[in-house]
Amino acid sequence: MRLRGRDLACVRGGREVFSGVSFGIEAGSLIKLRGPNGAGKSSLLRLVAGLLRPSAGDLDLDGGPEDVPIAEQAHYVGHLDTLKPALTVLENLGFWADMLGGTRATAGAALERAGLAPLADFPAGILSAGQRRRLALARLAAAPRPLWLLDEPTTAIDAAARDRLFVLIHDHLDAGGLVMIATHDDLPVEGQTLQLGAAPPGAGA
Ligand SMILES: Nc1ncnc2c1ncn2[C@@H]1O[C@H](COP(=O)(O)OP(=O)(O)OP(=O)(O)O)[C@@H](O)[C@H]1O
Repeated sequence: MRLRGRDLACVRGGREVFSGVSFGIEAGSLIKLRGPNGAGKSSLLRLVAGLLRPSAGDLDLDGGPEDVPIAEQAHYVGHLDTLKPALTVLENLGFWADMLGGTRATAGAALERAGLAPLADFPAGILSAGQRRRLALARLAAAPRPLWLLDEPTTAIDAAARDRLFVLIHDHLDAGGLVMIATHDDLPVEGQTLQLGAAPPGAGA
């Protein structure tokens, strides 16, 4: 499987955010999106997730089912944790598993992997910011999808949750998955870097 972006441009609010962006990711590899605030990292992820249209360029995901759009082969975890506060933690994840092609069993296993099993029967509305983020990230394991699009996934989570996330990411890559991560953080995972906007002085690739 291979994801390719060619000469992509993005316009938001009538202003060009980026243009001429090209990249390629093979199965089992990861790309880190870097750049200053406002450079367009989130916009690029939303564009790949099918939530925004490119104003130029094209995107292809080769090697999967031909008639399934990229959005339906991807998990997108953005800044907003789209949880239903009145449903329990497990019901929320079960809802997402149903939507994304998983099962109640995969939702339960994903909750365990996220370390959230003790909170399974609590209403999601009482979760802390880090717990909400962990529940949003648990969707990654609740249904199998080859392409993961992660926007600042380490925001608000503690060291243990961060370790769990990187075990999940490594397992996904070992299984031939593809990952795009927008981050300002130093991540404990190998990958190429796609720089949007200006790199800080002295920064390597
Ligand atoms: N809904 C919107 N309407 C219009 N412009 C927007 C919208 N959302 C973002 N933008 C603009 O698009 C540009 C890129 O924003 P984006 O969130 O993609 O940047 P980013 O690199 O992810 O930034 P950060 O590091 O702060 O998360 C910014 O100038 C922002 O103001």
